[in-house]
Amino acid sequence: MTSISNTVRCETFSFREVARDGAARAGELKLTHGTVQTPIFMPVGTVGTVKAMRPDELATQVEAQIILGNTYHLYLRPGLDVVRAHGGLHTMMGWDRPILTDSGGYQVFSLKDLRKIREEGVEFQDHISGSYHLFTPEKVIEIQETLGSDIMMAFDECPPAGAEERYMRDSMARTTRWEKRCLEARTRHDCALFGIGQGGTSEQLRREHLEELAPLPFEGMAIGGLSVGEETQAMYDTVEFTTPMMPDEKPKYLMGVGKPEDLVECIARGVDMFDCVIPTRNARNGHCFTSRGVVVVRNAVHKEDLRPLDPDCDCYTCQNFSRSYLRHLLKSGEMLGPQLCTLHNLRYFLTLVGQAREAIVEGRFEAFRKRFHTLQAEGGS
Ligand SMILES: CNc1nc2cc(C(N)=O)ccc2[nH]1
Ligand SMILES: [Zn+2]
Repeated sequence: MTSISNTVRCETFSFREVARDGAARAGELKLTHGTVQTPIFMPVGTVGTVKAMRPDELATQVEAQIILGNTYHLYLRPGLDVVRAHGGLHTMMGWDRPILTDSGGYQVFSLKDLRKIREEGVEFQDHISGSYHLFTPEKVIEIQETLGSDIMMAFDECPPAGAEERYMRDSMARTTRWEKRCLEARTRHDCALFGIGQGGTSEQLRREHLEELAPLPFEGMAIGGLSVGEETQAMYDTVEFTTPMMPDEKPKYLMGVGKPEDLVECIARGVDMFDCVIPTRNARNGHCFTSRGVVVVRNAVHKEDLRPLDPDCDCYTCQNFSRSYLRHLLKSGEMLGPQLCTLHNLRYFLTLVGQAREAIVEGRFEAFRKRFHTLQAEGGS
């Protein structure tokens, strides 16, 4: 029995599991702006652009299926009036496929001393103009509906790593009250809303929080509170005992994760959706991910290396340019350097999750997982 009086649900949303191989699963997620095959990686487009990528090439060359937009950043700049004048974020940024927007909670909580938490919401001084704002569950739902999000995230607190149990319990209880207010505040029938479970790396706290959230009418459920500095194995262990506590009929989204090996290991533990700034942020410094490990292409060792970044990659960068040329572009501060490395990294992440999906459907995920780690260990020679 849910304690939510608002009957608004997303009528353009559906999710179905297509195949399962151990705890890994392949699914199909239908949203307002299109269909997404899971497991899926979502490139991060913080202020209405996936940095250094044209949206047409993000669709045709990377074959990204869904991207992430940050509510906090878009609310401050360009602001809701500008987004509204364009008819929403999709039109403004030229992206007609699905967009997931986060609630701004994580960004606001990282403002540390520039924010005050109250039952009502979080008061903060923005890092751009210094002006004061108040984010409440109602406000962040209004913002995300104005953006025209396909998937909205509930307003939650992501407690700092290593927080005391007393603090965690109080924070989780307030987050539950905030997430229920998000459900009560929704007005659009074409924007899905995902809940977010907290609890750090504690199995007991994770169970308690999900017992409260799982019965609520969210279309999906996320694991929050991870990738905040905890040991990688602690993150994997937390995912392993948490995914079975989440509603199996809904998509399971692990926020802020991760590196290629994290994607493979968390797909193996039942995660359907991921987002992370690593492929785009690291690309701008020439830190490239490949099937044979990381290649830091701005390093001198690549000065005369005429090979592509990755022999197994079908992307525009790997099909047309050498490591030597990419290094030259990066060292010269040419814009094309970050552009080509970003395109490659995102294509690599999307290809990786696509191959994982195929392996799950064909019942050979364990072999895929072993081969992935073997090739990574070979190193980015
Ligand atoms: C990069 N790590 C990361 N952890 C996150 C946790 C949350 C959350 N809401 O707990 C959101 C975004 C996150 N990004
Ligand atoms: Zn490539």
